Order: sequence, then C-alpha cells, then structure tokens
Amino acid sequence: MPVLAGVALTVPAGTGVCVTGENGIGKSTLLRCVSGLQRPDGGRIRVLGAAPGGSPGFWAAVATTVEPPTWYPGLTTREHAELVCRAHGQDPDDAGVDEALERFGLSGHADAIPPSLSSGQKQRLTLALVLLRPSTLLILDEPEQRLDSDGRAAVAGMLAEYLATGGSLLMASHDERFAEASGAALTTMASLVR
Ligand SMILES: Nc1ncnc2c1ncn2[C@@H]1O[C@H](COP(=O)(O)OP(=O)(O)OP(=O)(O)O)[C@@H](O)[C@H]1O
Repeated sequence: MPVLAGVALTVPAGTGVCVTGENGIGKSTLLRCVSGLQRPDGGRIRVLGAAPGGSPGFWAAVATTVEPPTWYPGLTTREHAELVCRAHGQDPDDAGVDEALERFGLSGHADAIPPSLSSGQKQRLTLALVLLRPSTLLILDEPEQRLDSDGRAAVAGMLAEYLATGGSLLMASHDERFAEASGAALTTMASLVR
C-alpha cells in the first residue's frame, strides 16, 4: 500500500515549511524522498533544480537530520564539530565552533564523546552540526524532539535566523508553537494531497 499518493509540495527559496500530521501519515517518508534517501515509485521531486541526492553538490547545499547520526569512535563533541567544519571547507575557529557549542548548551560537554551525552544533548549536538556547516536548505525531521522548553525556544530562534539570512527550511514537527516560532509556515500532510 502506498504511503504517499498525490502529494504536491513546494518550498519557495528562502522560506520555511513545516509539515504536521498524525503518527504514520508519511512525514518522514516525504522528507526521506526529498533528501534522496528513499526513491518514490513514481512522481517527480526537484530540489534546487535537480533530482535529490544524486551529486556532491546536493550534499554541499543540503543539510539534513532525516538520517539519525552516527558518531565517530573516540572523537569528542568538539572534534565532531571541527570535523564537520573542515569537511565543508571552513576553519573551525572562523566557523565559530566554540560559540555554537555554547549556544547549544554543550560547552561543558565539549571534551565528552557523543555516546556519553543524554538523548536531548545528542539532539542538540545533531542540530549544532547541521547549523554550523554552510547550507542552502535544511531538511529536519522533528528537530524539537527530546529538547527541553528552553532548548526548543533556542533552536526555533536559530531556525528563524537561518531563514532570515536566506536559507530554506523543510521540516516535520508535532509542535506547532515551535514551528511558528521558527518562522516556518504550517501545512498538514493531509492538505498536500491533490
Ligand atoms: N522502513 C519501513 N518499512 C516499511 N514501512 C515503513 C517503513 N518506514 C515507515 N513505514 C510506514 O510508512 C508509513 C509512514 O511512516 P512515516 O515514518 O513516514 O510517518 P510519520 O508521519 O513520519 O510518523 P511519525 O509522526 O510517527 O514520525 C507508516 O505506515 C509506517 O509504518
């Protein structure tokens, strides 16, 4: 049985869209297809003018948390952030690794390895890493999950800042207040079916 049928969605450049809807309705499947991590049986998906996922250029422009992160054995929180910066051609100091860890409340855990962090701290690190690297489009699956209320407010503010500086955002969320605070337009999964 198809999960998604007749779904149409456009995210204009420089805007944010948040898809809401009940458990199992297909939000993650949609984000996986848009990220090129899952291939639909039919239909057409264009991301930044091309098919998703097929080129290094796509992954240079698109930062996503749709796929759960895996951690490098023995590398600390700070080293993960430095690695992400270097992989994207940024000097970690210029990119503001320490500031990013501070913003995400991870300064005290900079020298810890990610598996030792709490689930909410791991989610903070995951978001810190996608926001630290340069990108044109963020694709986030329930970024608010496992965050406390201060963390949600802080991340919503950072997403609003990302949009204000020209980025585009597609996310799924169960928290409408969080999505609104991030500056994303809310749309229900059901309303996307034509
Ligand atoms: N790997 C898989 N194999 C088979 N079916 C899957 C798989 N992943 C998801 N599904 C099914 O696809 C449907 C949509 O799941 P999806 O994860 O996209 O929903 P969702 O809207 O993101 O849900 P949630 O709000 O719980 O995160 C569900 O019926 C689910 O059972």
